[in-house]
Amino acid sequence: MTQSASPSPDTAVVLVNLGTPDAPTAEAVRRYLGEFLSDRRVVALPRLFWLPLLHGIILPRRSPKVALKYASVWLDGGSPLAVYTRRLAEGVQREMPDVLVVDAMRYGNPALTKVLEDLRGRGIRRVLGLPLYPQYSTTTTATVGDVLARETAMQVRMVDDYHVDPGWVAAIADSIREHRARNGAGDHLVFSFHGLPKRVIRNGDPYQRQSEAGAQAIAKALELEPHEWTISYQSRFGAERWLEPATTTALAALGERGVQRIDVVAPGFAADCLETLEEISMELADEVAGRGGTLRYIPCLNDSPAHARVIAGVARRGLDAWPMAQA
Ligand SMILES: C=CC1=C(C)c2cc3[nH]c(cc4nc(cc5[nH]c(cc1n2)c(C)c5CCC(=O)O)C(CCC(=O)O)=C4C)c(C)c3C=C
Ligand SMILES: [Fe+2]
Ligand SMILES: [Fe+2]
Repeated sequence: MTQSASPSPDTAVVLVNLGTPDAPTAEAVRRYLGEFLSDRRVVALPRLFWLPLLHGIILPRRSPKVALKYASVWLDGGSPLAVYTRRLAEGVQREMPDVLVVDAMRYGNPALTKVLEDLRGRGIRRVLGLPLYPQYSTTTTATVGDVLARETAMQVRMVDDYHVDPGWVAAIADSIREHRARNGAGDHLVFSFHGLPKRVIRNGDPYQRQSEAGAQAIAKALELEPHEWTISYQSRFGAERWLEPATTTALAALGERGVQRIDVVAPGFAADCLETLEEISMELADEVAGRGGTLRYIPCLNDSPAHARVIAGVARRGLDAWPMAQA
């Protein structure tokens, strides 16, 4: 949670991110992944099959390995996802002094349920939930809605997505321009989004369509030609078929075409985290280097003032669409 705003506001904006372990240890990773991967919206397998598999085999094997990965990106203030989300909330609070702005995590800490409890105790009457997922997915955004829907003491609304918000598109395009001004333009730009099982999309999830629309809007803002950019999906998990092309496959295909300098941006992530700092900047960068190329990772908007302005704009529109009831 962040600091409080001006004299006791009755409205709060809660920025909600996915969640992350409290420490880069096997035990903390196990606790966090156990909560995250037990959500039926995330893994839809029958409970009687999945929970024993998760707790008996997957968590004991995966947690120590994943803890080492977290250790390789850990910051002084904690997990990057937690640090950037907290600092972003502080930045948005400065942009919106008339409301209280706090951060929360859907899994792990600061737990969304506890944050809501705290807001109730502080006399907050209405809460705007703002999941820090630019694209809507039932596996992410809707899980925040599940918790908010249980709130009965305060009025609650939620922002669904901001996948082509003009301010957001401009901020990502600016971050790519800055990267190119500093490092020179790469030969190709890859938009790498977190993947999803294809089944989720077949069942009506708008995530892929929104990811594509966002990438297209950013490419248009940068006046890129179609052959200068690619969209791909990373972080596959489990045995199902996931969205394609996988980022690793897209990078290999570029290598085969002789493309040497590849810029990668991850507009599905509001804040840098294990999936960007370790998977893209380390693992995938090593793969590209092994083929003689270079992968240059363009950081997320994180706690930048530009990002705070974008999120404050999204929150402001959410509140404006919600006229205050007369006392
Ligand atoms: C079936 C499993 C998963 C689905 C579906 C999924 C969707 C999804 N996830 C994000 C954003 C993030 N995921 C992160 C980590 C992460 N994701 C999964 C699995 C699924 N994600 C796992 C098992 C993990 C943990 C790491 C690992 O064990 O490999 C993170 C980073 C968290 C951090 O602490 O840094 C983010 C962010 C989105 C946006 C999404 C659907 C669109
Ligand atoms: Fe994930
Ligand atoms: Fe990963």
